[in-house]
Amino acid sequence: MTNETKMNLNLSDPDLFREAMLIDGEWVQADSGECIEIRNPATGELVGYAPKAGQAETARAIAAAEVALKEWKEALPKERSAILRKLYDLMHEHIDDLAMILTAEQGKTLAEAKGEIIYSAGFIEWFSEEAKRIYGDIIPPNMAGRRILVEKAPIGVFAAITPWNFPSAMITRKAGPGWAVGCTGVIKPASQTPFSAFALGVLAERAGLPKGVCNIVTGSARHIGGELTQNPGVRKLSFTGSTEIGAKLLEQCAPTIKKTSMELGGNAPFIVFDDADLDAAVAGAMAAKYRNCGQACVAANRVLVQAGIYDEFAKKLAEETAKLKVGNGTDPDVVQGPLIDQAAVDKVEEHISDAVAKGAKVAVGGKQHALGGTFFEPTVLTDVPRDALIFRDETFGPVAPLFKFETEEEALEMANDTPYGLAAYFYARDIGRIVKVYSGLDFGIIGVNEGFISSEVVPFGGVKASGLGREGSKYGADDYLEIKYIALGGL
Ligand SMILES: NC(=O)C1=CN([C@@H]2O[C@H](COP(=O)(O)OP(=O)(O)OC[C@H]3O[C@@H](n4cnc5c(N)ncnc54)[C@H](OP(=O)(O)O)[C@@H]3O)[C@@H](O)[C@H]2O)C=CC1
Ligand SMILES: O=C(O)CCCC(=O)O
Repeated sequence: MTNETKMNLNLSDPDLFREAMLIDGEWVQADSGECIEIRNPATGELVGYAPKAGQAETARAIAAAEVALKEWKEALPKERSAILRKLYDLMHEHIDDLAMILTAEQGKTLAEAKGEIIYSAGFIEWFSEEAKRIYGDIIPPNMAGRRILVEKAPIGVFAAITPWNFPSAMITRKAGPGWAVGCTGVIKPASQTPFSAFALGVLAERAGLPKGVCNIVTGSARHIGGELTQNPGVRKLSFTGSTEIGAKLLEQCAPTIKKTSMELGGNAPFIVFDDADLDAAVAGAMAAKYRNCGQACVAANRVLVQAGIYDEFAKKLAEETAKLKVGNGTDPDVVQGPLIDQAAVDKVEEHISDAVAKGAKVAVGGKQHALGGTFFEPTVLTDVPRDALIFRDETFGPVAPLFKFETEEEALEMANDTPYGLAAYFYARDIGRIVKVYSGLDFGIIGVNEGFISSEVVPFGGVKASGLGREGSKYGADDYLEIKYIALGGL
């Protein structure tokens, strides 16, 4: 820690801003006293410090969750439901402060940050309602004098490892169903965005979540992740982040046979057919590409456009992209904040220079923004060849690369030519084409004439290298439940 002045967040409720971990109902520092420094990606200002914890603190958090589990899983569903509903209400009551904390640590605009808090609270509300509807089954018996019952029981302690791009919603999408069905958990937010997690912890306490139900640890990802994956007390791991780390965590979970949910990388195609409503397609592409500056696993990564409308679509998309105002997310006119860090800028630059070296043209943008730092010009590339790196790799930045295709078959072949399978989008009007294309797309989420597909009511998740399991919706609780079958004999 230094004497540097921290940025003034001007919170109405300054108590929401904590620089401590929540373990067993206590707000604590790392055993070593060490901290991680968190800076505002827009200004470089110091936002604050998060404890740099490791294995020992994580083991204590897991132990606390195991103790709390005994009572929490026995609480009446409607009691758990009421607490979660209270948390939802508190999130809305404090939306301005929560959004300010989120923007300060992550960079997205305040409008997007508020949108994320609404989205995030939505998971809490949704699962507060689901809590009361975790039904079992009665199966007609296969023998005389027997009844067969099926109950759904909470799996136990869950671990949630979450990324920096949606610092609030990725936590509630995991903890919401976990808490609702009677599990307790340990949350490890990304090191770049711990304060949204801590603020949620404050509100969870105020809502009445008993101590040990919500534990939050920050610090060394390797040591915390090591303990969360090898400790037999953790029965489920839910992770959102890169495919590389997801694969590593799966491997680490194998010896203790944990149930896992993995929400990993994407390489979303956004296909525009020649019968599409062009203006709607452009609006959809803007939403699917530039939300959170393209830093989303469902962001359109490859824009595939049919030859007959290619030039017109490219012109319109470039015109709309040129209008996007870049700057500090606290400025109400700004619609694109900074990228999260220099590594993100380097990756975007690498993708652009590789495509240009292979023959692509820059229609708009293409370089770091004059504001400096990690601000980047929203970019449209045309005539991108298929051997460009950007066709294979998730850019996670504000670059829309346009590829040309001739036929439906070619579009489907190009779209599916990726190890990933999270989200895909397409615009068309012919109903036969629509059914054929959504049936042929090998992805978990498909937006048809829609560029925005996220919500608490839908099953979010991917296939292939994009992961395992679904989050949100009525399916989102399944991964936190075990099925227990009871053969009731001798009747
Ligand atoms: N599917 C998605 O939504 C996301 C995809 N990505 C993709 O991944 C790329 C890299 O982003 P990055 O932030 O580095 O993503 P990571 O996968 O590295 O990080 C996501 C989370 O995993 C944690 N983590 C990292 N290493 C380990 C480990 N060995 N054991 C346990 N936990 C670990 C991180 O902690 P810590 O922050 O402390 O390192 C963070 O909480 C992006 O450019 C993007 O392509 C990134 C974020 C989200
Ligand atoms: O990037 C992610 O992993 C989360 C996507 C946010 C969403 O749309 O739910």
